[in-house]
Amino acid sequence: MLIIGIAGGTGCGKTTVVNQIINELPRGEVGVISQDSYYNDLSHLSLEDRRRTNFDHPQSIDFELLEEHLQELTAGRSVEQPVYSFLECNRTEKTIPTHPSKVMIVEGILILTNARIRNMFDIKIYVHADSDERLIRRLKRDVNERGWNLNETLEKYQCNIKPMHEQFIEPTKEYADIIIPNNKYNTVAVDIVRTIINEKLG
Ligand SMILES: Nc1ncnc2c1ncn2[C@@H]1O[C@H](COP(=O)(O)OP(=O)(O)O)[C@@H](O)[C@H]1O
Ligand SMILES: Nc1ccn([C@@H]2O[C@H](COP(=O)(O)O)[C@@H](O)[C@H]2O)c(=O)n1
Repeated sequence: MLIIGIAGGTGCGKTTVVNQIINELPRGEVGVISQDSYYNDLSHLSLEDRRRTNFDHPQSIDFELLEEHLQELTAGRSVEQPVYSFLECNRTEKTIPTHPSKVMIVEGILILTNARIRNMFDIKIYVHADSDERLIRRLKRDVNERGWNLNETLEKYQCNIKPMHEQFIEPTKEYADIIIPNNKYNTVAVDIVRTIINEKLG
C-alpha cells in the first residue's frame, strides 16, 4: 500500500486537491482518510464547551486511533472510520467502513505534526495558499456550512487558527516531498500526483 499524506493550513484546498486527484482514478483503488474523522471524542462536554475547543492544536486529534487504523489498513484489514459532525463539534455514532486499497490518501491540517504518523507516509505533500486567501475561503465555509457566524469565525481565526497555524502547521512544510501552490487551481501539480499514483496502480 502506498500512503500519501496531504497537509496544509485550513482552506488551502486539501479536500479539493484530493477530490481532483481521485476524480479520474478507478473507484475502489484509492481510499481517503480525513484527519477530521479523528478529532477526540468530546461526548463528555456540553455543545457550548465543545464549541470553545481549540480544534487547531495537535492535542485535539486522536493520533493513536489514526495510527492504529493506518496499521490495520497496511496489514490488509478494514477499519471503521468515525464520522465527524462539524455542527455538533463531535464524532457521531456513525462510522464508514474503510477498506485497504493500493493507495491510501490521508489529509488534514495537523497530520505532519505527529512523527509516528508522518513516518508512515511514503509521500508527504503540503498544499500552500496565502493566509488572506485561506481566511476568505474559511469565512465563506464556516458561515455557509459549519454553523459559525462572521464574528465567531474571525475571533477563532485570531485566537486559535492563526497562532496554531504559525506554531504547528506551517513548520511541517519542511517535511514535504512536494509543495503544491494553490492560490489558483493547480492542474499541473494534480496531474503529477495522479501520474505517481497511476504508476503505483500499474
Ligand atoms: N485553488 C482554489 N481557488 C479558489 N478556491 C478554492 C481553491 N481550492 C479550494 N478552493 C475553495 O476553498 C474552500 C476550501 O477548500 P477545501 O478544499 O475545503 O480546503 P481545506 O480542505 O484545505 O480546508 C472550498 O470552498 C473550495 O472550493
Ligand atoms: N468542530 C470543528 C472542528 C474543526 N474545525 C476546524 O476545521 C479546520 C480543519 O479542517 P479543514 O477542512 O479546514 O482542513 C480547523 O482549522 C478547525 O478550526 C471547526 O471549525 N469546527
